[in-house]
Amino acid sequence: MSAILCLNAGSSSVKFSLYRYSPEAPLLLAGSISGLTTDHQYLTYASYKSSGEVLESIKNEEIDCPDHDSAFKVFMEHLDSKEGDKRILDSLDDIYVACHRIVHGGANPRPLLITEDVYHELDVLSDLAPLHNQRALDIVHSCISRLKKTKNVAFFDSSFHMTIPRHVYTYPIDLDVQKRHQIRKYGFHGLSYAFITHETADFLGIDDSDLNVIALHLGSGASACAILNGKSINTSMGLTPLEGLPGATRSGSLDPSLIFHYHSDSSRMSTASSKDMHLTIAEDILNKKSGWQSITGTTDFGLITKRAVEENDEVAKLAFDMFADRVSMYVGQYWVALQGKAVALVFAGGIGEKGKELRTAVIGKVSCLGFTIDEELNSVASRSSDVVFDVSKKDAQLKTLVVQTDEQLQMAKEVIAARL
Ligand SMILES: Nc1ncnc2c1ncn2[C@@H]1O[C@H](COP(=O)(O)OP(=O)(O)O)[C@@H](O)[C@H]1O
Ligand SMILES: CC(=O)OP(=O)(O)O
Ligand SMILES: [Mg+2]
Repeated sequence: MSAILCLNAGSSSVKFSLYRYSPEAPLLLAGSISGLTTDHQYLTYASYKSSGEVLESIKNEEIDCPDHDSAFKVFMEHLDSKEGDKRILDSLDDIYVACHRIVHGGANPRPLLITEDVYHELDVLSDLAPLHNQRALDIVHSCISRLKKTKNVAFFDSSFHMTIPRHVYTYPIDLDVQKRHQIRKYGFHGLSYAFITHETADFLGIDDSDLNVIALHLGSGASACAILNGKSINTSMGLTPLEGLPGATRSGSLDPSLIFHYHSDSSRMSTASSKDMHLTIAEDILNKKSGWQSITGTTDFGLITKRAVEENDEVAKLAFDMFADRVSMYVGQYWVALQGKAVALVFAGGIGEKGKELRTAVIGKVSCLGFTIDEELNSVASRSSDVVFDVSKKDAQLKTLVVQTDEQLQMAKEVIAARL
C-alpha cells in the first residue's frame, strides 16, 4: 500500500494524519498531541480499517511530551509498534510522501519538494515565524532520518495569500527597506483557508471562483481572511503570525511603540534565542509572554470561556470580551473590503469550531450587517460530524457557518490533485 503522511506543527499542537494514496484519500489514522504550551499534554488517536471502521482509538490520554519533535517521535513509535490486526502499514517504507505544514514560506505560491537548498531557505525564514518554522523543520529533519524512502514536501500557510493586492500587502514604511528585507504582509493559516474555500463553495453549491466570504480561523493563533472570488484579498496576520488578532501567547496588533515602554532593552537578544533562531526580547514578550496566557494565566480558551460564562470570573470575562471585540472589528473591516458582497461568515479552528459562546458573542456584535445565529443549532454544531454546519437562522440571507477545517486533508488533496 502507498500512503500519504500529513504533519501539522501548530503553535500548541502537532496533528498527524495518514491517508491511503488513492483518489478519495481514505483516512487510515488521525492523531494529535495538544497542550505543548502547557504543563499537560494530551494524545488523541484513532486508526481505521480500509472499510472505515475504527480499529483503535484513544481520547485525550495524558502523556509526557516536551516539544513538537518528540510528538512526532511518539506518533512514529505508535505507528510502528502495532502488531498483527492492529498494524496499519506493512512497513514505514509504505509512506510515499510526507507533507509538512510550514507556516512561513516567504512568497512561494505553491508547495516545494524539500531538498537541502529548500530546507536552508526555510530555515532562514524561522526568525519570521518563531513559534512555527523551526519546530516544523525539526520534524522534517526527523522524517528524513527515520523514513529513508519517503519524499518530503513543504506546504506553506503563506501561499494562499499571494493574491493579496500590493497596496494591501505593503506597509507604510520606507519602500527601499521593504524591498531589501522582503518586508510585506505574507499572511498565514492559508492551508486552512484553502480548505474552507473549497468546502464552503461546495456546501453552497457554487464554484470556488464565485465564493465571497469572511473566514475566521481561531485557534492558538487566530486570524481573519477576506475571500473574494475564492481568493484571499486581505488577512489579519502580516510579516509574521504576530500581527492581527490576539492568540494563546501572542499579543496580536498593538501600538508598535508600546514595547519600548514595556521593557527598557527590548531590542537585545532574548535568552530564548538559539543558533538557528534569533529572537529579541521584544519578540519573545509579544510572541510567547502575551495573549490569553498573560491576561488569564491559561492558554486554554475553552477554560477561559467556562470561567467567564459559568463562574463570572472578571479576568476571564475581560479576555473573552477582548477577543469578541477584536474579531468583530475584522468582520466589519472585511465586509467593506468585500464591498458588502460576502454571503457567509465562517468560524473555524479550535475556538471557532468548539467555542459556541464566542460565536454567539461575535454574531451579536456584527448582527447590524445581517449575520444571524440560531442558538439551538449553535449549541449542537461542535458535536456534529458535518464538515460544514449552518448555524444561521432559518431563511437568513447571509449564512453563519462552522467549518471543521483540516489542514492535513488539504495537503493530501493537493498531493493527489498534483499527482506528486
Ligand atoms: N470548548 C471550547 N471552547 C473554546 N475554545 C476551545 C474549546 N475547546 C478547545 N478550545 C481551544 O482551541 C484552541 C486550539 O485550537 P487549535 O486550532 O486546535 O490549535 P493550534 O493553533 O495549535 O492548531 C485552544 O485555545 C483550546 O483551548
Ligand atoms: C499561523 C498560526 O498561528 O498557526 P497556529 O494557529 O496553528 O499556531
Ligand atoms: Mg492550527
